[in-house]
Amino acid sequence: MDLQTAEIRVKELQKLLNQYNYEYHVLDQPSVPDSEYDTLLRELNEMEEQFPKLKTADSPTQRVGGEILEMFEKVQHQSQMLSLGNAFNEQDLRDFDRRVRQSAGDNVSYVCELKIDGLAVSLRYQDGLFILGATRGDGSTGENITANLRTIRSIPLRLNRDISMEVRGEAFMPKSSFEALNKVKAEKGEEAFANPRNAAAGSLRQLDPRIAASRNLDVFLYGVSDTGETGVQSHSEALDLLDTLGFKTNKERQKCANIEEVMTYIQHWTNERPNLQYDIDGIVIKVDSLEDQEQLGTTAKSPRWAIAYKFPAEEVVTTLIAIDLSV
Ligand SMILES: NC(=O)c1cc2c(=O)c3cc(F)ccc3oc2nc1N
Repeated sequence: MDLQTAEIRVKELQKLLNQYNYEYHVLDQPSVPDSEYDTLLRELNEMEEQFPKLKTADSPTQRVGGEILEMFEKVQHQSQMLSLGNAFNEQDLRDFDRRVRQSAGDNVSYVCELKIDGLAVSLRYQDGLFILGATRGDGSTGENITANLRTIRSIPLRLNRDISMEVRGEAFMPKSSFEALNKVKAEKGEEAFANPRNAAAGSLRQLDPRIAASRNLDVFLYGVSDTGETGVQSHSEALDLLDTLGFKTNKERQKCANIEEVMTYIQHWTNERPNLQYDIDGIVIKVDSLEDQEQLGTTAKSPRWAIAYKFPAEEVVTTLIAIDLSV
């Protein structure tokens, strides 16, 4: 086969496989069986080996890098990755709502999101290509974990538009992957991870991307750090934009016209929490209008336009058994 014919077939395979990957990992609606995906991936691998110049950074064969890093480089965030202030009860939420309405007026509306219990990450795209992934770190400086984030199948290596932007989200380990991983660790006599959040953090901190690739991590994107050139006016529009660009966002989000609807949403998900495929440690409430967000601004470490309602810590019942050793 000559280079030109190969180039056409390779581009067709890359397009197909990226589409199938999107359907499976982002939409959770695969249109072909795994066997078809694997056959096409094998064909693409063989062709890229035969014609190395056709192997591009966004090829589905390039998700798991080969070399083991010495350490993680530091990354300066273009804009601060702030942390959320916490609310622990209804009064805290009503205080938040009052402060917001004092500044943004009474017709402010909110977006509620599940608070995924994982690791905050920032993804930078240049002309549609995923070029840099980083942890939050201290908010200004994070760690470059691009190689590990590339292994997460729901993170697009190339967007369906050549847009340059930075998006924020939460990398996490689904409960099923966590249980499977701890089972393997127990069989190997290794110490188990305490919870999926620690397991996700531990996996993303591996210097060998092949280990991260084996951990079945996932991600939900929840923000665009610079909506400037996108023209969106609200947080909910920003999330819809993320959907259209091929990102995975959490579909349980809901617009709430007032704090009463926020309370109803919180009650619903407090009950539904055990049925989720992933851990959540609360609910995030955000002012929807970006103009109102701008007006409310931020403190040195947290936005004034968002708050995290934290679920009460699950009381762990430990029954102490007294064993009478004197007998
Ligand atoms: N864990 C989460 O599911 C989650 C976390 C954050 C943040 O940490 C966060 C931090 C900010 F400074 C601003 C907005 C945010 O929105 C967020 N939204 C979410 N859904």
